Amino acid sequence: MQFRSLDDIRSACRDLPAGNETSAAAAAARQDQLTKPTGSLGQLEALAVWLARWQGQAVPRLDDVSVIVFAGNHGVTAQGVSPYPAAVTAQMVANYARGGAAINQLATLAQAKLTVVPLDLDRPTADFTGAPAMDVAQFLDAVNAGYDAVPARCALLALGEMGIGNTTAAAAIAAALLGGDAASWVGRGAGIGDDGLRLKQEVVDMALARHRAVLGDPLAVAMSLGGRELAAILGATVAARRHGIPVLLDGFVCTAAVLPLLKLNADALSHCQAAHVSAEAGHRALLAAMKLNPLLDLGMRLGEASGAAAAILLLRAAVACHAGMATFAEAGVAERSGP
Ligand SMILES: Cc1cc2ncn([C@H]3O[C@H](COP(=O)(O)O)[C@@H](O)[C@H]3O)c2cc1C
Ligand SMILES: O=C(O)c1cccnc1
Repeated sequence: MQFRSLDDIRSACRDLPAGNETSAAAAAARQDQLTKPTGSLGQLEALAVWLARWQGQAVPRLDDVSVIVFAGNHGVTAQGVSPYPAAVTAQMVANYARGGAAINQLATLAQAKLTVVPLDLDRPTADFTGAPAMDVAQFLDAVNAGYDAVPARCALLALGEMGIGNTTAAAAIAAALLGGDAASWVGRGAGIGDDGLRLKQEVVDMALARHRAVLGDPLAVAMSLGGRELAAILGATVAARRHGIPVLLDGFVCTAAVLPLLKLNADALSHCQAAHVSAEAGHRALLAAMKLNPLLDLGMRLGEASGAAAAILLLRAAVACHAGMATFAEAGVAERSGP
C-alpha cells in the first residue's frame, strides 16, 4: 500500500522523478551514427530515445514487457448505458484466464507477460448519477491495487481495462475535467445504438450536475465519476514513473483514467505514450487536449489493452534497429559528405 489519503497521491504527483537526459542524449547521438540517412527511421528513432530516457539506459531494452488489465464493475450499468450485461466483466476475466480473448493473442505475439487484476467484481461501484462511485477508502484501495500490481523492474508496461459501463465513466471524467458538453465525450462503447447513445449522454449530464461541487478537484472526479479499474490505472501509472518504467496507454478509457494525473502535474505523463487513437468518439479530442500523440490509428475500439499490446510490436521495431544496427564506423560505410 502506497497511499493512505488523497493528499498522499497529490504530493506523490508533485514530486515525480525526471527522465534520464544523459541516457536520452546518448541514444539520440547513437541514432545519428547508425547506418541510415539521419532521421530516416522517423518516429521509431524518437521512440527509442524516449525508452532510453525513461528506462535510464542509453541502449533501451525490451526483454521483460508486462501487460496489465484491470477489471472493475460499474453501478451506472443500471441506467442501461452498455449494450452488454455487467456480468460480461467477470466472464471476460475467466476468458483471459483461459487464453481466449484478443489480449491473450496480442500479448503472446508481443512476447509480453499478461496479468489480469480483477477489483472487487462482486461489489460494483455506486451508480454515480446518484452518489459518488466510490468513497475515499474504496478509491484508495483501487489506486493502491494498481500501484502494487506494477513490478519493481520491467522494461515496458502496457495498461488496459475491462469493465462493462466504463466508457460512460471515462466520458464523465473527460467532461468534468476538460469541459464541453456530454455529447462531445460520449461514444458508443461496446456498440450501443442511437437511443442508447442519447441515454448515455443524459446519464453523463446527470452525473455532472450531481457532482458539480467537486468538478474542480481531479482526484475527487476520479473517485466520484470513475471506477476501480480506472483508479488502478492511475495508481499503476504513478508506480511506473517511480520505478523508471515507460508506459503504453490503451484507448479512451485508459486515457481518461490518467487525465486526473495530468491535471495535478502537467509533466505527470511524460513517461507515457498513447498507444493508439481508438474509434471511441471522444478519444481523438481527449488525446489532443492532453497533448498525447497516438502511435497507431487502426479504428480499434476494444479496450482490454489491445491497442497498447499492438504498439509493443512497434516499440520492438524501434529497439531492434537502435540496438542491433551497425554504426557507420563499424560497417565501414561512408558518412554524409554533401551539403
Ligand atoms: C465481450 C466484450 C469484451 C470486451 N473487452 C473489452 N471490452 C470493452 O467494452 C467495455 C466498455 O464498453 P461499454 O461502456 O459500452 O460497456 C469495457 O469492458 C471495455 O474494456 C469489451 C466488451 C465486451 C462486450
Ligand atoms: O477506446 C477504448 O478504451 C474503448 C472503446 C470501446 C470499448 N471499450 C474501450
